[in-house]
Amino acid sequence: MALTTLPPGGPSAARAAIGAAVAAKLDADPRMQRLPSDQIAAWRCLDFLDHPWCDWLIQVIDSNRRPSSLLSDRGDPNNRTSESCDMDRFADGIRQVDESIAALLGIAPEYGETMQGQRYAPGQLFRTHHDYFHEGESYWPRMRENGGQRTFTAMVYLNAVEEGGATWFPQGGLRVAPRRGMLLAWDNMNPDGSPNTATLHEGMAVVEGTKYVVTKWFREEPWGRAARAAAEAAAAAASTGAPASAKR
Ligand SMILES: O=C(O)CCC(=O)C(=O)O
Ligand SMILES: [Fe+2]
Repeated sequence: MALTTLPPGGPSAARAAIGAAVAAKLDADPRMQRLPSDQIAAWRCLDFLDHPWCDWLIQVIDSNRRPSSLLSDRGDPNNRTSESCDMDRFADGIRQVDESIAALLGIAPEYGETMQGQRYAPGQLFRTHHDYFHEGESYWPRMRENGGQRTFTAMVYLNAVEEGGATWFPQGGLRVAPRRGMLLAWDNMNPDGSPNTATLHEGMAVVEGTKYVVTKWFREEPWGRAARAAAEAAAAAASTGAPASAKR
């Protein structure tokens, strides 16, 4: 059977519970607006990040950018022509933004991957893809061991783009144009916790201007160095009786 015909993954009670909890939190938050789609649970927050923070993050991206990468076994480098910047979540400034996104969604920060900055010059794009992991691909065992499946995606647009650069969900019927400081979040899973194929999306080509965004992907379990640090702090606190937060 061809790889493309395999389902991307099955249902999961844990992912379903995350989806329901985050949806309830975002629906109750007056800063959030749910976007009109029958296929995708997606929200926006028009003024999430103040403009000085946007400018500062643009500078961070500009001084640390490298060509963007793809995970897929079938990846074509032309599918993602932007540049990316991994952000150190423990660095001053980055940590505040990172944690404020996690707090908005109500997900513990250690479930989030390192925030990534993206820069698109004219002509650059990120062709249609899913943010969730296809559980039939060779990278999946590595991902499953470290945080598991991606649940929510949150993006913040750091500037307005003269022309182009929208985030487009062809099956979800959504097209979101960049707007400075706006956050977009969506659940990559269905209500039963299986990957939602209708979350297929594209970072459309920039026509004029330069597009800057930060993206944060949340996992179904704690991820990476943050997860290890939290586990070590908890273990150390348990051995001394001190509160975990005082150990760092
Ligand atoms: O830049 C965009 O509009 C989309 C980015 C995206 O899909 C991603 O980084 O996963
Ligand atoms: Fe994406």
